[in-house]
Amino acid sequence: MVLAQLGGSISRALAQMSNATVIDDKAFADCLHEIARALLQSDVQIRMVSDMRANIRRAVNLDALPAGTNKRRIIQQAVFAELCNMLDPGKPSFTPTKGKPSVVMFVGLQGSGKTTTCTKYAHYHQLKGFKPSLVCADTFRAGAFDQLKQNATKAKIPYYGSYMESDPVKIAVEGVERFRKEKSDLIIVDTSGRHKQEAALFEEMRQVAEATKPDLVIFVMDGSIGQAAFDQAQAFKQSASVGAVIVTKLDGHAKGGGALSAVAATKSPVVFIGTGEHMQDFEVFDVKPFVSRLLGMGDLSGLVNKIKDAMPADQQPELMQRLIEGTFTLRVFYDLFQNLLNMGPIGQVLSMIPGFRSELMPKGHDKESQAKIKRYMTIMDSMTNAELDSTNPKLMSESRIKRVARGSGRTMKDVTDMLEEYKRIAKVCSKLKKKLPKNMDRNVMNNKDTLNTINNLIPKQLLNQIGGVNPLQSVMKQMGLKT
Ligand SMILES: Nc1nc2c(ncn2[C@@H]2O[C@H](COP(=O)(O)OP(=O)(O)OP(=O)(O)O)[C@@H](O)[C@H]2O)c(=O)[nH]1
Repeated sequence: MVLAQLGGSISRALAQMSNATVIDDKAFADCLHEIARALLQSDVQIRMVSDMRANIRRAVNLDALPAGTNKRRIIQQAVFAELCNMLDPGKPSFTPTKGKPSVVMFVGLQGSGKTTTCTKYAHYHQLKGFKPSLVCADTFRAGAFDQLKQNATKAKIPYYGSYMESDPVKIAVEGVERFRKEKSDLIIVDTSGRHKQEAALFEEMRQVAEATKPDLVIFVMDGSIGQAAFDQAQAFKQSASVGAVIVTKLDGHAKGGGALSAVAATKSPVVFIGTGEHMQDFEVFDVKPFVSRLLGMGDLSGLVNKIKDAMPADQQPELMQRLIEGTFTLRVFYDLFQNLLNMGPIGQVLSMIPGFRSELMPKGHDKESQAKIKRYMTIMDSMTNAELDSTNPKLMSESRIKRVARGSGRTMKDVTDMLEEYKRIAKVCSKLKKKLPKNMDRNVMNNKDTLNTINNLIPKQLLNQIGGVNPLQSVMKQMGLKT
């Protein structure tokens, strides 16, 4: 996935700077130059990139920093904050509430992925306990109803449409009425597209909206159009009172960064992104966790939710505790993989782990990612208990690596790669551990002040990196601790 490449390039620029003996103005400028290049390659607008560069320069005054300050951390934070700034339109959109009927209307150009996205959106909410339904008011494209019917049947979602009726307004009204009666709490109306923005399309959208009074109009946009996203999003926003945007096809082209930043520049909240043709290739778009994952900083809150959804409840507390407390041995690494294999799209889950570089497990390459995990696990199967439980990073000497490689039928490089990946994640987890109270156990944490204590102990930047105090709160709840 190209966005992962963007994240990888930015992370590499930051890492290269950290490797410099002294972080001086030159190292800082080189790093900014590399970051700007990566953003431009992802088709982010030149002006936005230069603004971002200037803002980071302003935020970081190397000369004014007291001796001993972690300059790398400060620079990384400024980059993080600016990327968030660039992608955050600053206002949330309407979100449907379970049990309360809402109508959500989808609009967009032909081929943008509107029909596919309607079903993904319905399916996503179905998993969250909603009773969604789909209405096909696209009478423009022959075959649109069949496509929706097929998708809806696959996802077991009730649908409404007609092969005979040519008036989209009539179908939309009938469908919405029917599903209101059936107590659907999320009625999704798919409308016609056109090849380009044209008056007839906007007029039809206006009429369907007037007749069905949607609580939210979602504009679906093909992410491969890069910077042109700005004009398109702006035009739809003005003509159809668009309340939210879903950017699709962010899985295989060069312009993902451009499309996302351009949409954000129209001050329209992006609510989800489409990352493939399948139902599960759909992600909530939340700026901070997204940027965290982009930069390989992880998304603990997302991970906690994934684990909650996928793992038997009695196993959650133990794994979460081991993760958050940072006793991150190779055995924990192994157990984590074993659990991850049960959790659906691997790349998506892995990118939520702090320290995991998303480019190692690119989106849309789940088979490869799975194979890689299995390879790592086979390698670890050839290790001794002492090696798996060791906390000594130097234990894996060349002769041990050679033995493990022979035992697992892999090359020494495969073993070293696995160990490198393990070390990177262990390092991030141990950073988290250092910031938590030493005597943090269930009893100590079992009081209301603990969250405040943690909040005060963890530096603001680090807290931002892990998505604020909420993920910690979730982790504590997962562990069965009151907060
Ligand atoms: N790779 C990729 N393909 C997608 C994504 N979303 C949709 N598609 C594909 O894009 C094509 C067009 O999607 P549709 O859902 O038919 O588009 P539409 O906007 O409803 O088209 P009209 O009904 O003609 O307006 C289909 O082949 C989808 O499988 C995505 O996130 N990634």
